[in-house]
Amino acid sequence: MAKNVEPVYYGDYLQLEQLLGAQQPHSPRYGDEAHEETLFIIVHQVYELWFKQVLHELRSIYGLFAQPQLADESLALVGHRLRRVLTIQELMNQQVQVIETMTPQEFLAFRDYLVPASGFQSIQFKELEILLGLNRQRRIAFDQQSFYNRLNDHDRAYLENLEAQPSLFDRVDDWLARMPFLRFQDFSFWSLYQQAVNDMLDADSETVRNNATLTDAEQQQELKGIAETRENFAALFDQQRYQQLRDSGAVQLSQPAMLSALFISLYREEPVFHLPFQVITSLAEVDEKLTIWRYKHAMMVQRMLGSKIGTGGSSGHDYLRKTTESNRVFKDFFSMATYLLPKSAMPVLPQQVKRALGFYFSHQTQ
Ligand code: HEM
Ligand SMILES: N[C@@H](CC(=O)c1ccccc1NC=O)C(=O)O
Repeated sequence: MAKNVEPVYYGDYLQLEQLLGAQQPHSPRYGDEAHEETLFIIVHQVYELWFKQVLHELRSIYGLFAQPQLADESLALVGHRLRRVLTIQELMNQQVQVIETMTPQEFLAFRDYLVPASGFQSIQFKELEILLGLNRQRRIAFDQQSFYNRLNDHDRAYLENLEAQPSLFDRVDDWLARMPFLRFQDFSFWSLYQQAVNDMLDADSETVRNNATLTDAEQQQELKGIAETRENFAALFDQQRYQQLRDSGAVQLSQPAMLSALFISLYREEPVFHLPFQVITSLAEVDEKLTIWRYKHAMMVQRMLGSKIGTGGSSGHDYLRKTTESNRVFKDFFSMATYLLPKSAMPVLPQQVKRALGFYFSHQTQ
């Protein structure tokens, strides 16, 4: 590493004059300064800084996934950076508490001066959603109509361009879909596995039928749910039926990607799956933490505004509550758990498959 040639001064390096000069409350323009407006501005600015760092990490992860082959070292780096993202997300989720030290009435002292600005116009937040894989079709009806209306031309063009690119979700799907182990020769794994899952569902149905505490209607309801699970499971192995599930929005991953993710989760203890399993788990966690943020923000908004409409023109809390449920990107990594089985019920892997999944040195002596 080269030595620096010029002495560096702390405040210059961090551009503090700019950074600390950027908190300008609007309330003094209209009357007395609202004391809490500084807190409001700083909390938002801190969020935007963390969004910037998270985007920096996710863009690099995106770049690594874009390689035609993802080497183990790159995958380890993906895992490392995803953990950093998760740590920042944890902080962002806790930070909701800071804004909650402001009472609803303290907020009302300057709220009217903000119209029509709102978090809708946080381009970095929208970029984060789009980069992860939330495209317009996946958004709720209110957003599909007016997502872009609220933005200036420059921001709209920027986000529209981003939406036209493959997302991290697409890249992860490609990576999973091209994994080689779905094509092991002479290995009837999938039919053995289907049998094992169907046995589990039979046992579940039996449990429901024998449960005397359930009313007839409840029993029918639960049996219907199990039948649906059976259908969805069967569709994993049938291209046409799987496509229907995908078209209906019930699943988002492609069929080969879904099967790979399942296989990795089922046999995560095999050495070659350690890193892929970690990455899948971390991506699921990114989704989970973002959902928790949405939920905390929505709860905070309910506390601040009750059922008032938002400055950005949405129904406020009600809109935010809906996005919490529906704006999920890696939900398939969660629903996959439906088809997981205890290790004892899993088909035993044939020796040559196991060997293909192990580290070279672990069977070198054989
Ligand atoms: C007093 C505190 C806050 C209130 C009352 C509030 C309220 C709202 C409301 C009502 C919306 C829906 C848009 C609208 O119609 O106005 C919204 C959206 C949003 N807010 Fe906040 N917010 C607050 C603080 C924050 C903070 C600290 C952030 C951090 C960056 C933030 C980020 C966002 C984002 C990203 C959205 C868009 C969400 C989406 O479209 O799914 N908000 N907020
Ligand atoms: N949408 C909020 C206002 C608000 O929170 C806000 C306003 C301007 C800039 C950022 C904001 N934060 C998040 O929505 C409201 O309806 O009160």
